[in-house]
Amino acid sequence: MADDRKTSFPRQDIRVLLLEGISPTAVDAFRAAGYTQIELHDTSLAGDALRRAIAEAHVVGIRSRTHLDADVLQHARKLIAVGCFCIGTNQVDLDAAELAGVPVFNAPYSNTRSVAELVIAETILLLRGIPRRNAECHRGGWSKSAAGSHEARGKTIGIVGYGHIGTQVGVLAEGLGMQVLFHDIETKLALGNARAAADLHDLLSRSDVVTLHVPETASTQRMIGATQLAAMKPGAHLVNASRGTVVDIDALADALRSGHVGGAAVDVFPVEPKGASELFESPLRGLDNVILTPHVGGSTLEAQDNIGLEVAAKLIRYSDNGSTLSAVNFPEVALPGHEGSRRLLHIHRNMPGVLSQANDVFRERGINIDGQYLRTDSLVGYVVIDVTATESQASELRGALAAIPGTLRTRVLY
Ligand SMILES: NC(=O)C1=CN([C@@H]2O[C@H](COP(=O)(O)OP(=O)(O)OC[C@H]3O[C@@H](n4cnc5c(N)ncnc54)[C@H](O)[C@@H]3O)[C@@H](O)[C@H]2O)C=CC1
Ligand SMILES: O=C(O)CCC(=O)C(=O)O
Repeated sequence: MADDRKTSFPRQDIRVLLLEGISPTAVDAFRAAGYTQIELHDTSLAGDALRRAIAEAHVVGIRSRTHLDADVLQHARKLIAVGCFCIGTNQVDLDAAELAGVPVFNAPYSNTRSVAELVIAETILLLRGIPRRNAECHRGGWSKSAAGSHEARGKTIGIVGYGHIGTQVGVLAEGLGMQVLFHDIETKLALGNARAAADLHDLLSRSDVVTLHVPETASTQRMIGATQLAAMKPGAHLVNASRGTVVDIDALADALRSGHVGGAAVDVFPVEPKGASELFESPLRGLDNVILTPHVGGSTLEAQDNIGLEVAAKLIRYSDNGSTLSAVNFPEVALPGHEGSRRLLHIHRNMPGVLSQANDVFRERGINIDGQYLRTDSLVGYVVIDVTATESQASELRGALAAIPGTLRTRVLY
């Protein structure tokens, strides 16, 4: 049986699978670039349905709900690239993808502003006690009182994770006259009048609103649990639009019921429904002092349209040109055009001797190399070789490269 991992395709034979309602801007970008085989799904896929669909795809686009673990990637025999049409890439086993020779791309900034705007809106609503008042009015209540209702001006917002989103939140909060404190594991340039807290505990104990903007990593798993919630000022509020695993949700429910945490706005959950047909279960349901949103921090039309364009452009560039610039799991190679040359891609395990064997393939056949580009990381090496060769010579060269021990994938670009 032919090994699909080592086969080349012209553009019109490349199958693009887009899940989770990715913006039509991405579809338009693929079509404009000559890709005609595009399969669209409004929801994510899981289990056997995902394995079946991915087995036939060369390029896959997902958002945050589709999990590409090592087992699913094992079934992706034809896959050449993955696009996460979002910021987070924790839903993909990045090492497994790299070892399958598959670069993963994302959109690191396109929904940053959307998340920051939602967080600021929620900060104001929480400080005013609006979630509870809204719930009471829906039940026919009319509790017209200033009790527990505060202006944002002069209050302190504590930002955990002072990266792209965290800094945007800080800038917008200062515009409201808030004091900005932040905590990050890296040393960060403070924007405006923002100040670094001494540590997480210091931030928690001084903030009226704590907002989380860390990625999902081993160090952020349940970083806000019962101890950290107890360290917050009595009546302070918590916003989580980062990842559900960052907060111990049962401990948060307890702290909200006791009133120690005054209110919360939560957009992300340890377990999220795969789609609209699945019931949303959470210990936070039914609590009047909580704003619940279905992971829509980055879901504005502006953000989604921009993400569609950005990630599709990265996938198309890799597919057409081989450039891995800004891939999140792969050696980055920025490549010029290859007009007049045939471009061969060779992705291999990073081990001694592979490059010299690759060069032998050309030397033994008397084929001159027009250009060569190489980058490695601890797991893989990515070498791109431009040659003057006929189509059949290129195909034969690719076969010889594919036979080198340690080869993960090879491709000829058209
Ligand atoms: N709710 C939603 O729809 C969205 C959620 N997100 C989530 O927001 C996260 C943050 O996004 P960006 O700001 O763009 O990421 P970023 O990478 O620019 O910033 C993350 C910051 O967190 C810091 N950090 C990492 N581990 C930490 C720890 N243990 N303690 C303190 N700081 C730590 C990093 O040093 C970095 O400065 C994403 O990883 C994603 O999970 C992103 C977009 C939309
Ligand atoms: O829009 C999505 O599906 C996910 C947004 C998000 O969480 C991200 O960009 O990391």
